[in-house]
Parts: sequence; C-alpha cells; structure tokens
Amino acid sequence: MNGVVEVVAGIVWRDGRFLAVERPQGKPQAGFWEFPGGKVERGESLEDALVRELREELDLTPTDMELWQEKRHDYEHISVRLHFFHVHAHSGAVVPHEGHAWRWFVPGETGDVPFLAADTEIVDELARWANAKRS
Ligand SMILES: Nc1nc2c([nH]c(=O)n2[C@H]2C[C@H](O)[C@@H](COP(=O)(O)OP(=O)(O)OP(=O)(O)O)O2)c(=O)[nH]1
Repeated sequence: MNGVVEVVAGIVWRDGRFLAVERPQGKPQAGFWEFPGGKVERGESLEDALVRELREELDLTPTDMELWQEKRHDYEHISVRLHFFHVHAHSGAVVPHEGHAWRWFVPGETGDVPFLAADTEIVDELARWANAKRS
C-alpha cells in the first residue's frame, strides 16, 4: 500500500437535512453510502478539491464551507485521511452525473442505510448534535 490518500467529503445541508450518496457499482465498496467528495489531486487545496468533486458528482457548487474534522481510517485496500467539511450553502440542484443514488437525510433518521465504516461515527455525531439542538 502506498501511504495515506487525502480525501475530502462534504456534509451538504439543506433545510436541516444532509446529503449522502451511494457509492456506484464498479467502485470499491459499492452499495455503501458516504458524503459526496473524493481524492484530493496533487497540488490542489482541500477547498478546491471539494468544489471540483461536488461539481463533477452532483453539479453542486459549495459557496460556504467550513472544515469540521479530520480523521484517518485504514480499510483493507486503502488508508485514507478524511477531511470533513460542513457545506452551509451551495448553488445548483442535485444532478447525479456519475449515476449516484442520493438522498437528503434528517440527522438521526438514517435507519438501516449502510454508511462506510469511517462515516458511521460522523453520522452518529450528526444525530447527537441535532438531538441536543432540539432539546
Ligand atoms: N467521497 C468519500 N469518500 C469516503 C468517505 N468516507 C470514506 O471512508 N471514504 C473513502 C472511500 C474511498 O476509499 C476514498 C475516496 O475515494 P473515491 O474512490 O470516492 O474517490 P474518487 O472519486 O476521487 O476516486 P477515483 O474513482 O477517481 O479513484 O475515501 C466519504 O464520506 N466520502
């Protein structure tokens, strides 16, 4: 394995819901859900990578984004350093260019949807955070 791959992931918010996409057939871990994003290219800033990936995948352009947390995760086939951003505002409506299934989720209401291993903690954290805000 060649080192750790830098990955950006956007938690895109709209009306109190966040966006998640299903990894399409043909990609490693197809069928698992994740936050839209992908690998950072050489020489690219994290923000530029996020904007590029969200445009490529979904036709969305983040206009207000904030780096939230970073974590490393070792899968069997790859080690990643994930940079999670909150995307508070964006332009465009979702157009899944790469054939992704996608959904807006109420935090805490993701049911049995299988998220990538590195993302389950994040999804749980969003649920706790939304709960605390409600109470
Ligand atoms: N996009 C994204 N990737 C994630 C998340 N959580 C997580 O563990 N990953 C992992 C899955 C992959 O191993 C890696 C991202 O690679 P990718 O295959 O989606 O990236 P990409 O679209 O740039 O890849 P490529 O097909 O061009 O190689 O990070 C997440 O929330 N979003």
